[in-house]
Amino acid sequence: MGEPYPKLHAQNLTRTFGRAPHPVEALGPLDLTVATGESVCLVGPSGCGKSTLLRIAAGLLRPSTGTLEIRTSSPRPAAMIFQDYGIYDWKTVRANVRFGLDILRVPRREANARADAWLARTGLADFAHAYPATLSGGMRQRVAIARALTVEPELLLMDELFAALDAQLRTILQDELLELAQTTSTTTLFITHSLEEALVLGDRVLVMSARPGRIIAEHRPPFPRPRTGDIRSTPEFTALRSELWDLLREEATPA
Ligand SMILES: Nc1ncnc2c1ncn2[C@@H]1O[C@H](COP(=O)(O)OP(=O)(O)OP(=O)(O)O)[C@@H](O)[C@H]1O
Repeated sequence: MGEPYPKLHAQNLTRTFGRAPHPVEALGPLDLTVATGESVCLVGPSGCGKSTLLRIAAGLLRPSTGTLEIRTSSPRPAAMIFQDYGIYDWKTVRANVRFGLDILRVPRREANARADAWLARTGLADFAHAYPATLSGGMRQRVAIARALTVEPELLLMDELFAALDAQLRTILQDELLELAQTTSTTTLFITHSLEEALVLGDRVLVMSARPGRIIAEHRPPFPRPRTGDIRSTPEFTALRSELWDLLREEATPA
């Protein structure tokens, strides 16, 4: 059953960088509500303010005007995964994946078991004792993914999570994430450039305008939950993907 309040609520949010005479209006005004358990995807042309919105949600950046509120009930934390991974080169892969659990003071034996389970799911089991410097870019990204998912966060904020992965692994991890989000009712707000990813994972897909990013369209992919990745091969999926492409193409093309 849903909780009586939204997990994330943004109202009249704007963000401007720099000052007059050359301010960059990056975002908004934007209103956004993400309900508990919901998975919301943001798509939009490059530079429209998607990462800015996620950074505000993660508390890394202040809005210029408006508010953004997040409600979580600890001990499950909010977790954020960025494009640029943020993993520690001086820790082993396993210690990196266990990191969030160590902060939560999860007992070592349980923390190792949970970390190992996600290392296996992300195909990194053989590298548990390696150091990140010895891994490829895609593998480093998987370490970051495993680290965020191991804490089973209440709210997952993801910025282009699967961008650097090959198509096959991307599909596998999308399906894993879909299952995880459905079985643990993780609330998710994510950015992607892949419309396929948006349609597989999103309960709602929000299309943003060119900068300053506002929400100009909302789609609810008509695929009931629990969903599996098989929806990728349905005619509805293909039709919705091309509809969204048309919208994005319009926004990305200068007037
Ligand atoms: N710290 C900053 N200082 C100045 N301008 C910034 C800063 N951060 C972002 N911007 C500008 O704000 C706008 C929005 O940037 P943002 O990274 O949020 O876009 P995005 O939609 O995530 O882009 P992409 O899809 O290409 O990653 C861009 O024009 C960017 O140049």
